[in-house]
Amino acid sequence: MMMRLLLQPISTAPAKWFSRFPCRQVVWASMDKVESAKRAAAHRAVDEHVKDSYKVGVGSGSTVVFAVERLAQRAREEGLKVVCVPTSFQARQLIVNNNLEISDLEITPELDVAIDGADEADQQLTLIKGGGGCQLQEKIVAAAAKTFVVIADYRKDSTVLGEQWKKGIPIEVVPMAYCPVKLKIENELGGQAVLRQAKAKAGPVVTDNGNFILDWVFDKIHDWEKVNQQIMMIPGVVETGLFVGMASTAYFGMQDGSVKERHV
Ligand SMILES: O=C[C@H](O)[C@H](O)[C@H](O)COP(=O)(O)O
Repeated sequence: MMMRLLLQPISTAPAKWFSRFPCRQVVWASMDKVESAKRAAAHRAVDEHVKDSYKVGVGSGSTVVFAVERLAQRAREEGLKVVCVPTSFQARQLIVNNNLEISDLEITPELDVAIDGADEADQQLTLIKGGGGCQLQEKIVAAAAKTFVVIADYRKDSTVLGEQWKKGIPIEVVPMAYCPVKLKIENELGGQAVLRQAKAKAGPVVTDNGNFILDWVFDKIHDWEKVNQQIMMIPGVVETGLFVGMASTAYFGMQDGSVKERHV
């Protein structure tokens, strides 16, 4: 009964039940706003950046779900034909389940556009990505695209990195190297690099590529391009979730239903 009530949209859930739990009502309404913001940003990005016959890199995460939804809608309604290259197992499933044409970088090494979410974006569109552990393939796919477009809700829009996103910068590492990499990062750059633990499995998160993730919680603002290069030089580091100078446009879905654009 409780589960059924939680799954009902606010408009159809019995008002009597919600009035007994007023804070639940507030949480529900703000979750609804976030989801609408994600959808608005994703739909706008697809409408403005995807044309017929385009080769599209499909990012990962919860916002990208709405981008694929819009691609599928346009395929049904206008006969839009696109070839999609996924950035994760999740993205692959989204593409397949929405009956879109799937490819990979061996067959389709050059993409017209890549559309992806972000955990945080600053004013220069330097990004933190990898909250869902997909940063490696996401960066490869974004680098193969002529244009890299970010879609996010208002919570991801920051002046400087770390303002909103407190979970640190994901760093994908070869499992046997995670201890020396952790020590090097903490000694050279400060902060704390924490091995990401799985939620429904004992032990660490294992990425789609069989690696571990260190979440580096930094303690000051850095020159991100320099820091990214420095971390990439540590043996055992496969990739970071710092995307510097890659995105040219971002769409942020706002609380009032509008979409804010940023171009660099
Ligand atoms: O690893 C995950 C990706 O980098 C996501 O694009 C990022 O975490 C944003 O995800 P979401 O759209 O769920 O906020």
